[in-house]
Amino acid sequence: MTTLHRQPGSAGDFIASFVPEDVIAQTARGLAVEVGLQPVAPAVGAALRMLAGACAAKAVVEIGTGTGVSGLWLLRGMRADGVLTTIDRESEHQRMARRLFTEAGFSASRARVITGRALEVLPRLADGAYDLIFVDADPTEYAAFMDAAARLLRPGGVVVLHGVLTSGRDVFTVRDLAYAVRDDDTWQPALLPLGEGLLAAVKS
Ligand SMILES: C[S@@+](CC[C@H](N)C(=O)[O-])C[C@H]1O[C@@H](n2cnc3c(N)ncnc32)[C@H](O)[C@@H]1O
Repeated sequence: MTTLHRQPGSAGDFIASFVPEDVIAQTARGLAVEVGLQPVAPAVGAALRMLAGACAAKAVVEIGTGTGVSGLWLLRGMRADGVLTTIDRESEHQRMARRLFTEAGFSASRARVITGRALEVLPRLADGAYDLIFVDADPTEYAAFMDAAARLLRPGGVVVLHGVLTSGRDVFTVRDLAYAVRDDDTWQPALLPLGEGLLAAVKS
């Protein structure tokens, strides 16, 4: 019998390469870098796809479209008749995202792309109508986005905040928020150390 001697890479490499990105997501990533954005890591994308699939998501809100990396993963996890409502204040980013959604085979009706500041757009969305909300924007507004998520999600719906393991200047802001979510009976939370860190919470 032959013994295979394999050299395991680091856990970080294993996580990063476990679910690889396809060429369209790689294109979206390249465009993000060109315009100075930091898109979600492939491991975060895989987690978003998995969560969208686990809650059979038909209606998803994304805050921070960027060039569409996270949106592509979300669309791939959602039901085939699901609609992604994605918000960004930069129409130029969204123009690229929209093109890549089309290239990936999603019809225009699958993505409702709204340009504007999220806190001005969210009040127009319907209460209790969404299965999943993904936030990848300015951490100083995350507390307000959580208030909006409590209103917009159906019971059992999931909110995911990206960037909560930052060591940057917003570290106290996001940690205070994480503790507040943990101590609020509305939410069943977990911290997931993928990418820049995810705070995921199920609405009771
Ligand atoms: C990190 S990028 C998003 C990357 C994207 N999720 C991806 O993985 O490709 C953050 C985006 O959020 C947008 N943004 C930041 N704050 C916002 C706000 N308050 N309202 C709407 N868009 C915002 C920025 O214009 C930027 O395109």
